[in-house]
Amino acid sequence: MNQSFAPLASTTTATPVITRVETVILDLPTIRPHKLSVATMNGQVLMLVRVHCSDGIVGVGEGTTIGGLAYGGESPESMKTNIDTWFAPLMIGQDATRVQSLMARIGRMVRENRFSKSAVETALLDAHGRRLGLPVSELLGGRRRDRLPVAWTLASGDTARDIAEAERMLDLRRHCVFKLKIGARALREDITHVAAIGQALGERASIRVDVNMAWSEGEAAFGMAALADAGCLLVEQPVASSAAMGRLVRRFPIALMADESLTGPESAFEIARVQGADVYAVKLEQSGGAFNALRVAAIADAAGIGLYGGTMLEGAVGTVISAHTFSTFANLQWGTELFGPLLLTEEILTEPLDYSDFELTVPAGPGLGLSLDEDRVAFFSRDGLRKTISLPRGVV
Ligand SMILES: O=C(O)C[C@H]1C=CC(=O)O1
Ligand SMILES: [Mn+2]
Repeated sequence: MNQSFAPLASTTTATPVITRVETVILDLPTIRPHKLSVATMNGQVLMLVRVHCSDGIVGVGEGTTIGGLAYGGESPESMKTNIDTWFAPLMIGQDATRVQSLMARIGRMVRENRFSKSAVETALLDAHGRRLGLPVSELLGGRRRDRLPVAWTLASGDTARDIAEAERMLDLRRHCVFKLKIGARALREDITHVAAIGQALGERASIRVDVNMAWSEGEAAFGMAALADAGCLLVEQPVASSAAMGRLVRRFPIALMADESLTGPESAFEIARVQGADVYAVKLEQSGGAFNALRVAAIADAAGIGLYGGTMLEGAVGTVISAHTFSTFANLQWGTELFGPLLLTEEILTEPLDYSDFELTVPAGPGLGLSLDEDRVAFFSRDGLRKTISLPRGVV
């Protein structure tokens, strides 16, 4: 046979497929109790998912909630179970390079479970970014900024302690925007608390509040007028009902932000349709992942609604996928609150994130641009070493 027509050895590389999906739960302490109207957090529980691919690449994602089931219908434990039992079989053997197609496949077979979907999508994006040598921000349309302003939440439950904490943050140049958690106490007490903090910090800081839906509409009307007088610029989700939000918006000289009522593109469209908010707190997990968060932002832009980069108090992985996503937003008028890792006492990265000069640097490396400290992850995993060594002898 003429050598030039001999069949060539195949030079096409096989399409990488998903070979394994692995989940782990980490229990991490917080620097202090974090008091919201819905729950007091004494620690944080992270669910990490690792997606292993046939080309040797592994991507990581995170699913985290606030106060277990206090904030929504998913918990880290339910995410682990659902990913292990229902997501993984839909993913194994599938093309790892087609992230959106694979998420659509999961979407057809899995209803709801937005947090779990966000975690899995993050891991797929991390893996694909590593494969291509590109940061995830570039897979999401391209970053517009490398640094993001980061607000801090004052939620110790004690006015003097909150003021001292804010002073420390200002001295460190870590945060100059403070979100105060209110709604657990009587309304008048809350207003006194906000006014005292506003007065102590003066022009050096700006303050906003998050009521986490604790008020009735009547309380909100009184509260928003009083908060505006106290120099507060923005109130986040004072009431649960979207109809009440719509009646409260623009009645007072204070911006109204939707948080809990914003659960993805459909709700973003509906709130925009009824003009029910001035600002959207976009959270990746609440939205069902980065691509959905981009859709929420596009709806806000089209409707003239401002944008704020929210957090579910995630650890480093959930925080950084949010940072990549927010870095691509055309508008981010209200900055972000991506401080989650700073609320934890323990570092799980080999290289900590850069928080400096009131901002967070969006990592520049491939994928999420992070590397987990595997020994520490193993140590803090629910059945890991820490549990074993912290138990008194003889106690099982
Ligand atoms: O916004 C929320 O409701 C949840 C979260 C964000 C910051 C914080 O302290 O709690
Ligand atoms: Mn909120």
